[in-house]
Amino acid sequence: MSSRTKKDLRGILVAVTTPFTEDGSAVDEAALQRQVERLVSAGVHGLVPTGTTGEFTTLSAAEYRRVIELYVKGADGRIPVVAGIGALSTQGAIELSQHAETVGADAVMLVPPFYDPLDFTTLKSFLSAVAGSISIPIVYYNVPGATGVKLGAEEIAELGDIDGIDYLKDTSGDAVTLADLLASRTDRIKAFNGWDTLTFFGIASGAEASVWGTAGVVPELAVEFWEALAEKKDLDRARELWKHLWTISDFLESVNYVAGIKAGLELIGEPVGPARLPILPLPAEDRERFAGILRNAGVLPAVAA
Ligand SMILES: N[C@@H](CC=O)C(=O)O
Repeated sequence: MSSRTKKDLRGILVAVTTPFTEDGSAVDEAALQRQVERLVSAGVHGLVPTGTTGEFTTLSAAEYRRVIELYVKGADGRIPVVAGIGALSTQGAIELSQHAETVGADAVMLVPPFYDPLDFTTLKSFLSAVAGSISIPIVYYNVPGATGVKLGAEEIAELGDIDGIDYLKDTSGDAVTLADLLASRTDRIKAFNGWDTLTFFGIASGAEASVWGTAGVVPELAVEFWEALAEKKDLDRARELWKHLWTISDFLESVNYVAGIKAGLELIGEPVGPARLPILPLPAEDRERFAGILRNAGVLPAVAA
């Protein structure tokens, strides 16, 4: 692996939302800027806009570019920004990636075209074409549930042999593949965890980072957890924090993820508007359950008896 990385991609990389106005018709730029400041102040190590959590599939072409631009401008070099890139064609992915590089993104997180699942040869050709069109590093976004592209550890390592494919974000939910990569193939590709409930496992196994939507709701908890587990090697503290982070992550994986994250931000007083259709708002009973979980974690004040 020859690395293009100039800025360290390590730690808690928050998969951030795209804030929308109340009726969902436009990007709420002021709310977006507030999110950036809140997350930077909480000490997170990077931002990943326009991924799954960022609802990239619902953005118009102009909004897509604008959201990346706003996150890069907002972060203002304080922490790296990894732009999520997803398109149905190679040319579409190239144009978005080139734009992300031009506006100053530090890397792109690239999902393969997801309507017609690519075979391995086609996938490599797609990745080589995008990687050849930019000079910033690429995080390969492995999300077989969405793309139909299911890869083993050796195939993922082979992607790392393509110039520019420096990282993997693993959202397969397959702990064995992630463990195999982290144990024996990090010389070919660096792996990030991207499946919320596997975050403890991923970081303890040596993942360089966690691309984590949950961390956008509870950034202080997530950063302290990273410090305890990855830096101070304080297993007791990491386990204490994980009990809460697990419960929150498990809840979010059990409902519509984006609706859950947006409801959580509203509950803590940091609203970013609704998710766009077809995603529906979180049902009232789930919202209540989430409020209880956040109270238990000390993120929301306890209800007076
Ligand atoms: N896969 C998600 C993050 C998971 O927590 C994303 O890309 O938004």
